[in-house]
Amino acid sequence: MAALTSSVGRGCAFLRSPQLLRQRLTARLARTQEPGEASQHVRWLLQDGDYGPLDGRAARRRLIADVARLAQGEPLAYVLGTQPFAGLLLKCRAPTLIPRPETEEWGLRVADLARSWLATLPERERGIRVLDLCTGSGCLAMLLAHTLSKAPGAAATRVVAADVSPSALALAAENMHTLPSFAQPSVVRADIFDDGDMAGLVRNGPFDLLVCNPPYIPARDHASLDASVRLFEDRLALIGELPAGAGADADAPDGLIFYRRIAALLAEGRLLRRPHAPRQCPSIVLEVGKGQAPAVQLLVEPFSERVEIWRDGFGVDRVVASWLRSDESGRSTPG
Ligand SMILES: C[S@@+](CC[C@H](N)C(=O)[O-])C[C@H]1O[C@@H](n2cnc3c(N)ncnc32)[C@H](O)[C@@H]1O
Repeated sequence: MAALTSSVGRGCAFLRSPQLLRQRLTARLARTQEPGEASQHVRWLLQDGDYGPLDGRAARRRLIADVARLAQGEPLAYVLGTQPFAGLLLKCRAPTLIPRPETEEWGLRVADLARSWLATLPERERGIRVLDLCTGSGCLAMLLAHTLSKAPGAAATRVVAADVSPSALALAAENMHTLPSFAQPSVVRADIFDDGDMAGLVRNGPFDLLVCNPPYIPARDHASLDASVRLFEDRLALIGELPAGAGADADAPDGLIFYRRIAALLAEGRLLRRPHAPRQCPSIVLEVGKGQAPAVQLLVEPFSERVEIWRDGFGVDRVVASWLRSDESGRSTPG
């Protein structure tokens, strides 16, 4: 960093030549990144970074400091403070999880299915209740709220975004404010493992659609994650096991504890409204880690009319989608 500051700061040549500045920054970054990645990162910084004209010392200093952060492995989204997601520009801040393209892919699919489903409902049933559990930045809740705000029944549709992490909740609330007020999801603190919190979520009635991208990485795999993930993103957002000493998971360190909890909540039957007619949109959409889909499918199957596994763009089984069993009693008892 010191060498870069002095060489970039030194010369008026850099002020006169953005091309030279770009070359020097790219060369600096290429000491820790592949050359192609370094040049792409510098291009994105210059394109999306909020530096203003680079002929001022302050702007250059900030740009150089940002390149140094990237050189230390910090993800671009944290350095820029934003991440595009399904046409929205989300604020991003460490340690809240950066929304991933895989999540964006299935989020768009669900939003589309939900919108088409709403259009088929009789007018009086069009408002639906959507829950995004483990919302993080609020990306999925925002995508659904934004899409459904243009669908039939928008005025009566409610989206709730829940998380336990104070930093995630603060970021999600900031993100929600970028939507028009009528489309803003409510952001609620809820620990999925706390019965009282979960009862609070359904105080206004059960939900019609649950989306959830829970932490699902087994604790033993944390050490082998990419450094940019391991060092900057919240462990609480990644590891699908309770902390050591919290008991429960010692004999099943497979990263599936959130799915087991969701299955237990389904068994209680208060979280989701059972459909009384076939619908195109699933009731439950869960992102899963590599190799976890069959186990998660088994967990939701007892409550489901139908379960589908969706692949992501890399060909990995990424989502378990369940169409809840309809039930005259309205409770989600296993079939
Ligand atoms: C994998 S991140 C998903 C974030 C976001 N939905 C996304 O797709 O980018 C998981 C989220 O679960 C939250 N979380 C962890 N433990 C939780 C708990 N016990 N109850 C509720 N949320 C929890 C974390 O704070 C984190 O924001």
